[in-house]
Amino acid sequence: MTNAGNLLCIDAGNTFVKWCLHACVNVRFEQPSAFFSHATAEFKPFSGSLSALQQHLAPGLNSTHAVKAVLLSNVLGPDFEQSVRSVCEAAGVPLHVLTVNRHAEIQSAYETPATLGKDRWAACMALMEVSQVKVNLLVSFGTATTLDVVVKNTHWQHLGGFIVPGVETMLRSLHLNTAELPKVQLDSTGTNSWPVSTQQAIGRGVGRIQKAMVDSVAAQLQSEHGSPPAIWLTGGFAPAMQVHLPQATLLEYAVFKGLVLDYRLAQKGATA
Ligand SMILES: Nc1ncnc2c1ncn2[C@@H]1O[C@H](COP(=O)(O)OP(=O)(O)O)[C@@H](O)[C@H]1O
Ligand SMILES: CC(C)(COP(=O)(O)O)[C@@H](O)C(=O)NCCC(=O)O
Repeated sequence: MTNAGNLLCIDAGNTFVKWCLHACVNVRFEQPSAFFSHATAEFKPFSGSLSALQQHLAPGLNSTHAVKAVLLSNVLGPDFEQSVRSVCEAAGVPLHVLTVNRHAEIQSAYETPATLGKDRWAACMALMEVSQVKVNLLVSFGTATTLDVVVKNTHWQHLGGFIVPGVETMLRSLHLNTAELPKVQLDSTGTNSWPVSTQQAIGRGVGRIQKAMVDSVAAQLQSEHGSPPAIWLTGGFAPAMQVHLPQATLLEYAVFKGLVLDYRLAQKGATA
């Protein structure tokens, strides 16, 4: 089996479908060699997403990019996965779908592992590759904000995690469910002064509640383990939220990193 060729990695999230090329199959993912993003709304309804995928994705699968495999993290359901599969079949490129608990190196305690969000799992795998510490809190600021606890004992374990409304979801919900509240942007100034306008009240309030959730889980981990966890941030709002969480580290492209690691481990297992 040749190792030449690109991996086309897809992170299908609820607000954006992101994809990129990773040039070296046997090398860990650092930065994408090409990155694309389209609003998820463009692919709706997912049962009819084939033509949109053909339009946006199929050009990346043409022979000039020498794509060896397509790697998929999908939280948009089976119809979307089926459309991706059809595009791959038409291009003659194998599809590798992320599977939770595929590798002994990291296992999730989720009662039904298949129901854990694939993007959450991919990010946990990415964390396993970079973290040097035992207790980790991985926060993804996407459409939802997810907070996952990942610890290292004899092997890596995902102990579980929380799902709460994401930054934009909170901001939009306040606007849509009230008569007079405007649609506001997240306030990323990190100021401690009291909000004295509606814009400030919402923009700072949402940042503060998101930070409070992270602080609350981190405090529980500190009391259980005796030292603070390493906090890792990913997702579209991670750079903006880092202002509120200066002790945290950005884990960029976490889903892509996890996808490539999952694929590499699967290939290693297949050839062992
Ligand atoms: N550069 C950015 N700065 C601030 N917010 C961003 C940025 N990029 C994306 N976002 C916001 O992050 C959210 C999408 O993040 P993403 O992780 O792609 O979510 P999902 O995986 O749920 O589609 C959107 O609400 C978007 O407005
Ligand atoms: C929690 C999520 C909606 C987050 O998705 P995102 O905000 O990244 O689009 C997604 O990971 C998901 O659909 N999870 C399945 C349920 C679970 O993880 O338990």
